[in-house]
Amino acid sequence: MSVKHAISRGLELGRSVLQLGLFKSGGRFAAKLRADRFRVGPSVRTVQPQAFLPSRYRYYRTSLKGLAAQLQSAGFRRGFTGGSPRNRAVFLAFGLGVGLIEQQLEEDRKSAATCREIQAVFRKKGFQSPLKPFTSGYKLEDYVIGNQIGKGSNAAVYEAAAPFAPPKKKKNHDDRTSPLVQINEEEESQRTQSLSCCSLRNFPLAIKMMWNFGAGSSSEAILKSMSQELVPAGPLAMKQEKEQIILDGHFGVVPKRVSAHPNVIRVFRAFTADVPLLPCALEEYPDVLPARLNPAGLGNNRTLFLVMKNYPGTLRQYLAAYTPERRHASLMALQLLEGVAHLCRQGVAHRDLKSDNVLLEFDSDGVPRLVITDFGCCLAQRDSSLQLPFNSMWVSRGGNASLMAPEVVTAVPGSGVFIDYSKADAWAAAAISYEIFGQQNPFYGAQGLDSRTYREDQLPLLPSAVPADVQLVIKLLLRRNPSKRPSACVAANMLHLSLWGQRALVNQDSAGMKKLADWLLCQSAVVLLKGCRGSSGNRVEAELQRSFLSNLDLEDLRTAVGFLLYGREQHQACIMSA
Ligand SMILES: Nc1ncnc2c1ncn2[C@@H]1O[C@H](COP(=O)(O)OP(=O)(O)OP(=O)(O)O)[C@@H](O)[C@H]1O
Repeated sequence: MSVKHAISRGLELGRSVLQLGLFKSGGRFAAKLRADRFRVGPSVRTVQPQAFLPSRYRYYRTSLKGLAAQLQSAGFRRGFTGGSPRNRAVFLAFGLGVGLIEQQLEEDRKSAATCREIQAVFRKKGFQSPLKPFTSGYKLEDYVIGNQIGKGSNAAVYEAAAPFAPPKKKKNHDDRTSPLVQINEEEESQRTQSLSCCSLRNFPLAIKMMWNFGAGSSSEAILKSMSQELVPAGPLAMKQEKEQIILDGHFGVVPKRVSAHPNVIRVFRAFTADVPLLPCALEEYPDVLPARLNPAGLGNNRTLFLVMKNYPGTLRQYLAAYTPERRHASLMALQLLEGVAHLCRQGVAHRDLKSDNVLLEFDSDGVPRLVITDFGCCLAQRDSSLQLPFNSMWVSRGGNASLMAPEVVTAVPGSGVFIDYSKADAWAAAAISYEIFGQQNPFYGAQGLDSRTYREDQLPLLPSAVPADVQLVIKLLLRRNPSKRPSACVAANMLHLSLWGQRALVNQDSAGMKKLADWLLCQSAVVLLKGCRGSSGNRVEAELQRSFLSNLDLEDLRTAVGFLLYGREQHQACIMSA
């Protein structure tokens, strides 16, 4: 063996210490990592395996360092006490290999620090409410209520206005340019057109009036039985006294609240009041009215009202009339995932995602902004756990059965059984993404797949015009086994990288982490600069980028890179073999 060869073998040996730690010393983890996360053997090598080491397995890396040090000193002792020149070269190179590990660890530390700094900058900026902050509005009489704008199985929603809550000027000119409004306008007369535009301008708020059958008429009982609706409520949504009752724990189960996010509805006010006779009530929902308003009605006298921003329509209504262009569709799928990831981070599972429960408006560039709404079926446990004890068939699994992830719909109640919701909403978001890309939802209709029994190879192919990375994300999210499915956060990171970070993905080699960190810094600078110019603050793309940067997680990002590179390798392999 030549000295040159010996050196390269030594370096190889050094690197394998790292791999040894990952795939051998890591034991169960190594197998799990390969089987669960990537289900790849050889390709892991080419996509920098150390890049996917989750923090809880840092232990292995630490012990690996110790192991490397021991080997190194033993090697050098032997190497310098009488070994042949060839052996000395091997050990010298081995030392260099171990040096590489050190270097990589150092790079990791630097990248993690970069992520933390970026996160801190963007977290400070926070998310701005679309309306001017207002201080009143805790009574129904504070609002002027207009026409009904929607109805579900639990509530009716009305447009509303309040003198104290005008929409923010300038920034909120989205409604004027709304294609959705334009669609309606085409169908209606010129007169209705202007009314439709005026409606959103004159009624910037929406009031959801819950239907109250069994909750009784005391405020406490109502708030208790409808507590999930309060999960997206802001900190000032309820009067201080009511808030206090909730905090004091009089309710038994206190719902948690999610912080504001551009892709999650914000409830500005929540209060109880006597049920009024609103437009269309007697025609549309006579049975749920109290006897005071309809002698045959079965509803209670009082109920819960939720005040939100009035959106021009739902995702379902929009998709019924439009097929969004490719980039917009990718941005829409990403927003759904961002919203779901935000909920997961806060320990909330929506459990009723469907296109009717996603509201839609447009930014000043005409890009659809999606907002997840209707938290009536959500899981929001006080300890933020997404594991629900499933000890009886009376425990609710959630809403819409067609879009229940396999692990939820197939769960069998029993003692010690838990349903894990941590990836269930991401699964539903992937199914809805088919609709966003102009396809039939594969789990709807008489011919549709059943989430209890489908096989992954039965999932319909998306049109070839859909970007390959997006197809990959949807395919991975619809894996039956949740441990083989990326989280919403990882999936969102994949789309972020695909949309804005191609540069960081090219030639991922030993400098991959540095490349990623450099890209993050550039991206932060661009977003900050755009923000300074003031024009892009309320644009969907800017919101998405800020959201990504303010929630940076190195491990999630690395996993996202791994999935993308793996997907590309597979794609390449398919093309070659075809
Ligand atoms: N903030 C809003 N702005 C505009 N329209 C809204 C808003 N909130 C709800 N809507 C409309 O009202 C409909 C019913 O609202 P929502 O889904 O919250 O009611 P629900 O009775 O809880 O529904 P479900 O039957 O899914 O339980 C929505 O599908 C939508 O059309």
